[in-house]
Amino acid sequence: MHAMDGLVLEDVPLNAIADALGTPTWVMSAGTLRARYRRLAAALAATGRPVSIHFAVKANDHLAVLRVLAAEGAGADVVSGGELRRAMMAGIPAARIVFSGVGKTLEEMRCALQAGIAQINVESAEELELLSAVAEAEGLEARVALRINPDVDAGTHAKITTGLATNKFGIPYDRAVELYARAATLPGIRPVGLAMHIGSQIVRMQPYRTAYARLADLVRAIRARGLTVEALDCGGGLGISYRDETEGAPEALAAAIHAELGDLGTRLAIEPGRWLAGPAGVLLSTVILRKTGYDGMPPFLVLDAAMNDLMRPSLYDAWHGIVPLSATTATAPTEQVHVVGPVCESGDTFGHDRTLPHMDAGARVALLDCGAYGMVMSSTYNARPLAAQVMVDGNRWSVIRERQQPEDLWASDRIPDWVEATLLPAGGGL
Ligand SMILES: Cc1ncc(COP(=O)(O)O)c(C=O)c1O
Ligand SMILES: N[C@@H](CCCC[NH3+])C(=O)O
Repeated sequence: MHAMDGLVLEDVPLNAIADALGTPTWVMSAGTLRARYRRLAAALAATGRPVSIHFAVKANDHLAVLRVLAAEGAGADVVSGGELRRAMMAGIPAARIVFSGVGKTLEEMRCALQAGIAQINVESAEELELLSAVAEAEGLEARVALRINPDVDAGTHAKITTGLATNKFGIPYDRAVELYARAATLPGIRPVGLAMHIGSQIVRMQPYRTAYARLADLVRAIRARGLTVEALDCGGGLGISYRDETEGAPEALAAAIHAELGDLGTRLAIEPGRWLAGPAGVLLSTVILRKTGYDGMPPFLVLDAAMNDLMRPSLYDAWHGIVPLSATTATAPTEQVHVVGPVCESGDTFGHDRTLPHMDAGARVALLDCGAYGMVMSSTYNARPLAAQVMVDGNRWSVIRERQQPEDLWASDRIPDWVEATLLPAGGGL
């Protein structure tokens, strides 16, 4: 690729996409998704025991993304009826879908049972009773794994930790054996195993090891009661390198699973989201203007992307790399800037005190590692239409979601007839 083309994703110059579609625009790389899936699958296979991969659909639920992963053989971990339908529409067989989540509605339970999915991960005693009633009423059997909360600190951001006793997720560890025994007596329920997910963006293996060792103890305690444990779902959470972290190595995760759980004779599964999809996506944006800071303070680069598009920095103070698209800009002298969006919140900031090549209005940037928990967490806050989405594969690219039109924003609004109002034609041309 010629240097004048600037930043490329696979073989596609990102400026060509921005020229054609404008910004903000998400771009996903199918090749990266495939390569990461294959590396993970190979690491798991190398342990000699099969471990199935259920992609956590919450990380990126786009049908094209799911389709690429389905073609690689991925199953799915879903947390809502909507995700279940997306996964099935993308061709992921029901037999490779598990349903997690702390509050499944009765309707969602019914749909999951009727679809015949592999397993429902139950997160509370209350949910177990509800599921039993639904399954009995439907004349179906629910294959259930109890999601255990091991009370282990995953060492990640507090808002994405899920395996502490103070978190809402999972069944308290010391109640698990009793509840498993109860599950075995309930109509419509077949307890098949245990599940665990301690958090997200985990880059150290020790929390996994500790949690899996606790899981193994539970398997032994349940079996000592004469009950069967056939399946273990080891959760997701493997982290990536957003800044200077060393990303979680699939080989190390595979070794942890193998060492702690490999000799229990169960089926094994994991539910990764971020590790597969995160590095496969970028968000393209244009500098609207460069605003001078207070005396001596860094200027603000105001982008046309905002927290409504990529929420992670404002929600978790998350770091995303920011790089210029143009090769010429990339070589300009550097300076310190604050990179912000135009939304009316101080939290609408992508980076404080970033050292970047000098950029003026019209310059384009890519926000990196946005393939997981990016587009899926977008909103239309400040009446900002959802951005367009593109997939690249080798040297081809296609729009996989049209940019939302301003009219779509109010298309479902209804004004009650008891509110006196005459709607005026909205100004066009936006
Ligand atoms: C139950 C469950 N499984 C899997 C995942 C996927 O996590 P990650 O994207 O960190 O791999 C999550 C999200 O944290 C989750 O809640
Ligand atoms: N949305 C979070 C991860 C939450 C994972 C879901 N349990 C993030 O962007 O990092």
